[in-house]
Amino acid sequence: MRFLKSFKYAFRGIVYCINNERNMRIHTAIALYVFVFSFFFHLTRVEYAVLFLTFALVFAAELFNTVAEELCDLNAASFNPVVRIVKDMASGGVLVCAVFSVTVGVCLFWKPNVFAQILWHFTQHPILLLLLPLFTAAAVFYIVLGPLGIRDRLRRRKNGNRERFFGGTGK
Ligand SMILES: Nc1ncnc2c1ncn2[C@@H]1O[C@H](COP(=O)(O)OP(=O)(O)OP(=O)(O)O)[C@@H](O)[C@H]1O
Repeated sequence: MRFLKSFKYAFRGIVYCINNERNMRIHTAIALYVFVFSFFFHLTRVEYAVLFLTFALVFAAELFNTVAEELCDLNAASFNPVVRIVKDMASGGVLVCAVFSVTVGVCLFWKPNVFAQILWHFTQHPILLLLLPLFTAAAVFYIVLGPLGIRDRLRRRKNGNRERFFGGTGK
């Protein structure tokens, strides 16, 4: 039971980071796109292992960066040189992982013939041409507003519609 609870707490930490850190949402959205498009590249098991390891590294770096930021903000409302260097190093850690993940991406996916195949695939399946901008718009909303921001907007819109319909007395 304790074991299952530790999963719950860990999951809560990940959700908090996604809800509060735009960079984490950027990482997760990019990872989803990369994963979906990776099917065009027929990667080997080892290449997929490298890809997942890279995702894990970037997500973990962002989580630890958020830990550092939260701890620093707990104790330093005003300027503090130690807080400054701790925060700088934590975000430096994320930058290192992000830069090297781009390098990994180039190594795995720099195959111009596959790019041409993807383009061809999209022209052959117009539904994909429709879905791509829809998913991209959803990804932009997810990144900019976050899950909580989207939920609040939907709630506000729902309440607004109810008020319009019931003349402002609906509960
Ligand atoms: N209390 C502080 N004292 C000194 N410097 C600070 C303090 N808070 C922030 N800084 C400096 O400002 C930079 C930005 O800090 P901030 O807390 O805004 O993080 P951030 O870069 O916005 O992180 P993220 O975008 O990941 O949330 C830090 O890297 C640090 O150099």
